[in-house]
Amino acid sequence: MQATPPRALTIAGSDSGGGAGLQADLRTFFANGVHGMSAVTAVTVQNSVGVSDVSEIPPSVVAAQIRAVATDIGVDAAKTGMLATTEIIMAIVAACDEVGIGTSVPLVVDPVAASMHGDQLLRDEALEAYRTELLPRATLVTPNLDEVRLLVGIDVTNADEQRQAAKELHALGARWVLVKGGHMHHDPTCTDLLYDGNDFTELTGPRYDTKHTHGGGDTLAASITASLAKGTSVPDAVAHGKRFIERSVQASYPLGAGVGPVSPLWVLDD
Ligand SMILES: Nc1ncnc2c1ncn2[C@@H]1O[C@H](COP(=O)(O)OP(=O)(O)O)[C@@H](O)[C@H]1O
Ligand SMILES: Cc1ncc(COP(=O)(O)OP(=O)(O)O)c(N)n1
Repeated sequence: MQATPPRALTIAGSDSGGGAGLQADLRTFFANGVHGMSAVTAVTVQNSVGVSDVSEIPPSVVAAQIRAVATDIGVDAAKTGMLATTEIIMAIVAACDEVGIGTSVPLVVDPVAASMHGDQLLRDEALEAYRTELLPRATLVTPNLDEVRLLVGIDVTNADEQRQAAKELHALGARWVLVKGGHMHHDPTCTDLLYDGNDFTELTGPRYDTKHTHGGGDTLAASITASLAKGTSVPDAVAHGKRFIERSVQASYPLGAGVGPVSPLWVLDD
């Protein structure tokens, strides 16, 4: 019999195409040697060209999934992805408070607002619940530049604005902030900026020439969450996540008529 591996929970939506959402999170947990669990928030009808429908899960059922796994199996770290509505966010916050997620258990908040094709995955009014309820409970928040604009109203186009955005997100209560630079398309590098309220750390890597980056944000946040589940510090977990997503972008593949997913399958060759 094997020892029980570290346990990580994703609270996220389902992507029927398998590229992003909880499907990306669970395979990233597995690739990192962590037992993955899921609390499903919404089912998206999604493929490589976009999202054509969304069905939200009742908030009480989302909360019950969190309680069920936390009270029996246990959770060493958790992440959130697509949360869809204010009501679902409030139910998640209540359940997480009950079981210590966001206090004794690290919580990574990936504030998913839209798919890469522009399909809305979060109702507009739910942004306020992110600001007032989720960010104050976040060990780490990992917005892309569109999510930064929605949360703090800053249009990031350069490194100075990326720093200003990190400061404003930290002021909302997140203990650590990672402002991702993947959408700064004019930049030949991809630089993500980590901030803890005192120090900035730039995580810089090459920008690979591929359109197949579906699920990139999920894979980055899930690999960070997996490291936190193993007891790694936030800066080391983020450094691991950056290496992990770089390899996963390099290993991305075409799928369907549109945008293919990043892939953690490279771990099988290592
Ligand atoms: N073409 C690329 N080459 C290398 N890394 C990338 C590329 N595009 C995005 N990344 C990295 O993938 C992660 C997710 O980036 P980003 O695109 O900003 O967020 P999201 O997927 O949430 O929209 C970040 O670590 C970013 O630096
Ligand atoms: C169900 C679901 N959740 C999240 C996303 C967004 O995934 P992400 O990795 O943040 O970004 P893109 O791949 O859309 O750029 C999604 N599409 N579906």
